[in-house]
Amino acid sequence: MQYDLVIKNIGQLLTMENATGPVKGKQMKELTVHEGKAIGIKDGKTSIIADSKDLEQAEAHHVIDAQGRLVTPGLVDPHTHFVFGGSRENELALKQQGVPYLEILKQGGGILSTVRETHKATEKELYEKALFHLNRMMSYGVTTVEGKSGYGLNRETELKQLRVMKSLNEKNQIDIVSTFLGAHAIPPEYKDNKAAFLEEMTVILDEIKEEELAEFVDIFCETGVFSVEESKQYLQKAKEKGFDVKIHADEIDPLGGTELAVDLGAASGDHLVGASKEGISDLAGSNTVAVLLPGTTFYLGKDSYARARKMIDEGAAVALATDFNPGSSPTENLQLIMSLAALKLKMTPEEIWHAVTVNAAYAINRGETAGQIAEGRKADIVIWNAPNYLYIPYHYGVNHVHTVVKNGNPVVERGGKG
Ligand SMILES: N=CN[C@@H](CCC(=O)O)C(=O)O
Ligand SMILES: [Zn+2]
Repeated sequence: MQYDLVIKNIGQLLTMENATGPVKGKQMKELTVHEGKAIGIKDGKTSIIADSKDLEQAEAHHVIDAQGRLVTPGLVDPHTHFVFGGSRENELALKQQGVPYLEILKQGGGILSTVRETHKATEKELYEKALFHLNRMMSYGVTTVEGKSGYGLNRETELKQLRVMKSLNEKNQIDIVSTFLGAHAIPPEYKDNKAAFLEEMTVILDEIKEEELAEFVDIFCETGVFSVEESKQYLQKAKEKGFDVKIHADEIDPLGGTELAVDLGAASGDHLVGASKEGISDLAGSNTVAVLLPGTTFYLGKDSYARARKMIDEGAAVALATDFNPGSSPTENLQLIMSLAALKLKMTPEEIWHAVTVNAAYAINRGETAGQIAEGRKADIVIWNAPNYLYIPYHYGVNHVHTVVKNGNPVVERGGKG
């Protein structure tokens, strides 16, 4: 066999192989670490994982000598908002003066200021800007990413955002999974008539389905935004129309969105900082993945983080994401989130690796294709400038990527210089 690419002399190799669903509870600690392996890639897929010596003589168009480096699946970022106009650096000063996130929103800033900028931007401008952020994500090792609309809050601009994501997915290497988040905030013209606004968002679901613009429907279930009851009714309608659902739940106030996510059989409940005891035990008894976003808690300047320890100890499946967006989490760096998960969520390195690969993939219905290295799967692989898997959450704030291989092709080549 002539391979297109062989990666040889791998030090530690995490394949995350054999998971057949989200990895839950104590199993998140069980990490198989292979040593001294090589990977042969053909036609974009992993063709063989063997002892390095067995592939020493293999014919290949291209060989990468990993020189003992750590190799893992490409990272999966299962919660981001990467298509938007403008930026919100002015809000940093407001935060320093103690103005809360929801108060900025109430005054017409926050999400609503990004909505104004996103309305103004052309499809081409949004495409170019989003591509810049996607390329940066890839440079940090991300090969699959979820992205949400939600900066339009009307038919035209919501569809514009979703079309930008669809076209980015078709034209670029990174895999994008799209979520419709039309119910992200209440536009000023509907501030006294939320029901009419949700009705307007419900009406466009058919068009979104027909054009295959999104797989998931999401809602911001929060004080001053949408209640648990409103979220329930809206997401039930989305399910009836054939969408899978997700919820921005219990991010700031503990309303009960976590319980709702489980009740609805959502693929994920996201944020969950204020998740109740009942909510956590519901999660543990379900396959709904808890997508935790410690970068957001950090950036909002809060002291209480999501109770990841309790969630995992009780048996839930946890994933981690950047929540990349221009307001509450302006970073594309999932490696930084891994460090915050260690320091603030008290997750172990083994749990963290599950949370950014296999569980992140299941949170966006990509468990069968992303988040693992396995023979026959597409070859999404990262070679790290790191001697072992403990190193990435430990050495924080920098980029440890050596090479990112997407669909069998090296798409990021940073080398060993750091
Ligand atoms: N909380 C709601 N939505 C985003 C923030 C969006 C924004 O501030 O622009 C989040 O997940 O944090
Ligand atoms: Zn979000």
